[in-house]
Amino acid sequence: MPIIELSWLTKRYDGQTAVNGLNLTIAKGEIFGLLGPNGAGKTTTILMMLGLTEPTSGRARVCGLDPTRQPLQVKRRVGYMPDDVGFYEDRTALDNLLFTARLNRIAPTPARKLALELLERVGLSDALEKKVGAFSRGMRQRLGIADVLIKRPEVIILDEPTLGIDPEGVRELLQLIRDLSRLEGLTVLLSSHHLHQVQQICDRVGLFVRGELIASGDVGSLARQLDDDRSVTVELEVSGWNAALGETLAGLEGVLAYNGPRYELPDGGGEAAAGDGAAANAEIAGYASAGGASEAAGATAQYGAVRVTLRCSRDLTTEAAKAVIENGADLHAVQRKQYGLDDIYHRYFEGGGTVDRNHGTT
Ligand SMILES: Nc1ncnc2c1ncn2[C@@H]1O[C@H](COP(=O)(O)OP(=O)(O)OP(=O)(O)O)[C@@H](O)[C@H]1O
Repeated sequence: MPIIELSWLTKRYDGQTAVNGLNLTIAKGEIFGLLGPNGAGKTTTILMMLGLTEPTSGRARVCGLDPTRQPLQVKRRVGYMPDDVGFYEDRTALDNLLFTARLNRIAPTPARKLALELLERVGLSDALEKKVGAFSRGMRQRLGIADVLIKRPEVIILDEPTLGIDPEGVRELLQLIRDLSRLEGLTVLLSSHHLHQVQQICDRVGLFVRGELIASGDVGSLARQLDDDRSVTVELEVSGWNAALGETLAGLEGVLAYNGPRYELPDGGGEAAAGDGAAANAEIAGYASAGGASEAAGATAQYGAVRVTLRCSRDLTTEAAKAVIENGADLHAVQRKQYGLDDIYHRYFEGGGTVDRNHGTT
């Protein structure tokens, strides 16, 4: 049963479309990442879900409620943490939480118990009597999480929750968010530009561009869409490089493109190039020196090993490894390239406009 359902949700401001025909379903307990460049429509979407701005057309259902007609009920069930949380600076962390509890009509005794529990949960027990004005950015964010949790929401929406926090603080915060989802069934919507963090924590992500959700799914399925020509990229790290190995690898059946050290053809026919010898069907992108300083960025791996990338029509990981070993060279690493959210993001947002919307599993 979905906890959030957006159907053809659209928002226009003075003729400018901020969100255009958004369809999205989020299940209870899911951690969903909203990604996209500035101005893509993420905040507008969140505001419509919270009932803080009315859609021009389309419909939102949050916890079974219509945010436009039942904004107060929605706000009771949904906690929103903006990127810059506002607190009473001259009051303590505990007082701030008790104040939010009062606003949410929680009686003083249970409110105090809950506030103390939450401060413990977010690692601020030692600072509960400290004034928030003296808090670090990381402490404020953790207090922000406690603040949205005090009303026991079903959904929390976090805008850039890890902004300005040190790596250890980020790790703790991400762990906390994951626990809230896994152990307590809380649904989490996360808007962030930190792709690595989003990748670590989100079950699914949605990519927004110019008001449209151009793709959504788990990182694995989005990554598979990058192999839209069904090619597979195999990366190798080899030492003891020699020209014969270059020729063998480029010539493996199924290699569409070779990117590695330049090699000479054995018949003295000059440098390898597309159409030459065994590599007749492969694109060759060679660089001059096999080891030492190389002109090709990233071409030289550690320990004097060289890096070779093969784009293949099928998975040639085993064949490529075998070729290196049979050649007598040393194989340091071989892997089928796994695309990360960075690759996906750059392809979608910087590749510009070549996205097939039907690929999205909204
Ligand atoms: N109140 C408003 N009045 C007019 N235009 C607005 C208003 N709010 C947002 N917009 C416009 O709608 C578009 C989407 O903005 P939105 O804030 O939703 O993007 P965003 O993805 O959240 O960006 P960011 O990552 O910078 O927060 C932008 O072009 C923005 O200028």
